Amino acid sequence: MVMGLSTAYSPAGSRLVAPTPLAAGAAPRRRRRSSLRPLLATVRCSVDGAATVAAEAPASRKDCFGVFCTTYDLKAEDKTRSWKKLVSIAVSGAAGMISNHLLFKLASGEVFGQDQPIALKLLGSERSFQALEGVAMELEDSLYPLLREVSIGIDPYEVFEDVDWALLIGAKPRGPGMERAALLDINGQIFADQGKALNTVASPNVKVVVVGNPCNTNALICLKNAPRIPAKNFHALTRLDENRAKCQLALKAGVFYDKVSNMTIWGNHSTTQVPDFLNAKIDGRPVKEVIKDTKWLEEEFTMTVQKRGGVLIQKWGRSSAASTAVSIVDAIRSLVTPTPEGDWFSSGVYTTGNPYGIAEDIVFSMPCRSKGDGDYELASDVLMDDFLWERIKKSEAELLAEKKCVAHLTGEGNAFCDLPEDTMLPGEM
Ligand SMILES: NC(=O)C1=CN([C@@H]2O[C@H](COP(=O)(O)OP(=O)(O)OC[C@H]3O[C@@H](n4cnc5c(N)ncnc54)[C@H](OP(=O)(O)O)[C@@H]3O)[C@@H](O)[C@H]2O)C=CC1
Ligand SMILES: O=C([O-])CC(=O)C(=O)O
Repeated sequence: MVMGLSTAYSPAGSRLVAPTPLAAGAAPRRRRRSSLRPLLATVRCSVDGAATVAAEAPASRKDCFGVFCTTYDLKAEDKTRSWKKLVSIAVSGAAGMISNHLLFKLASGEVFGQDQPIALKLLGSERSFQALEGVAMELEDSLYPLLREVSIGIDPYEVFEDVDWALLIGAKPRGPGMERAALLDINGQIFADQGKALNTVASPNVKVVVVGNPCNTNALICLKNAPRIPAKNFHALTRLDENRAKCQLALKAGVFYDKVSNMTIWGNHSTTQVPDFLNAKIDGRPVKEVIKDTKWLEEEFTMTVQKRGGVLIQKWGRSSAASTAVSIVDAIRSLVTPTPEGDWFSSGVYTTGNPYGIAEDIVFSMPCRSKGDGDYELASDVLMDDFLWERIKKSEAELLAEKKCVAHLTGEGNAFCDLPEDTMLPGEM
């Protein structure tokens, strides 16, 4: 019997890898891509494993790339296996540097688990389309057993269809002499459009991680343009900042960094961000008990974390890509696995209803805990002192000013852009 399956195909030996079965006789998922790569061929394997290649009408299956267009029969033993439902992940800026690390981590199973098949839907632009094909070819050649579908496209309304996760990485980098207000406007437009597309075609409970800078305000724009999706589902990536802070504390205390817990980054992913050494712990003890040098904590530690991205750019000549990809993995894993007892993680999330007194209706990094179901709650057992609160207010003021700059993109009237000072992304100092 031949069943329609979406799967990876390895011609050598006709390896049949963990297919995602369609119910017998069921029609394949709706496919109506026009800007996606045309179908190359369909490969069908019979029960005894002999492959036959048959040309298939391109109109019927366009949203797949190369080998990911193959169709399989089940081997007898696979018929009795049950596989988790496919998780569909859209990645924008998929031909960029961060994605070049991230996509292979997603495909390897290290993010969603070794028993979780995934589909990758890569969003690029006309400018990056060829590079996107190159990325998809490398994914083909990697023979990842859990990677069942890969598609590429330039229209977010097509690429985001039915996705469970949207990792929004693509954004214009701030060029020399460009005002932050201009960057907010150009990138804000991208995230307004992508928010509308998610609102229209994504899974209603899609989780959205905004990485493209300025990520907090981009996330706010995105969620405002996607009223069908719970605002709680939108995250701005501040996990890289958390990881950087943990590394600095471990270094100073002379411990391995897995000993550092409860590390919060408060606020904006910018140089006003607040790495919180009041609540962080080393080996279960308050940081201030272990590192008694308060001046170092208030000055050097704080500044090192705030400006780490910029120092790295000076060394590398480009911004953090591998460590950002790692932090995206950490951020997703923190939502799909239960938070260790007593610990928490940082994410830039929607402030409305927050218990700390931070202004409502912005996206602000705060301490979160998850049961592993993709959702999170804000931690309530946090300490606050004047030093911490004063700095939180500064980052809050920056985000409120950024919000005014993008009012035309959030449906809140005319934009009025008067940033208190021309604050920097971590990579810009
Ligand atoms: N939150 C965080 O912790 C971090 C965030 N970042 C941010 O992540 C984003 C991506 O970084 P990275 O992958 O290194 O960057 P790259 O320059 O390698 O890739 C960025 C991608 O953005 C897309 N893009 C969208 N619009 C434009 C535009 N108008 N002009 C140029 N490119 C555009 C391009 O893809 P295409 O043509 O396909 O659209 C490009 O491939 C940046 O905004 C960066 O500042 C970086 C590090 C940490
Ligand atoms: O400014 C950038 O693109 C880099 C950045 O966000 C960081 O390193 O944290």
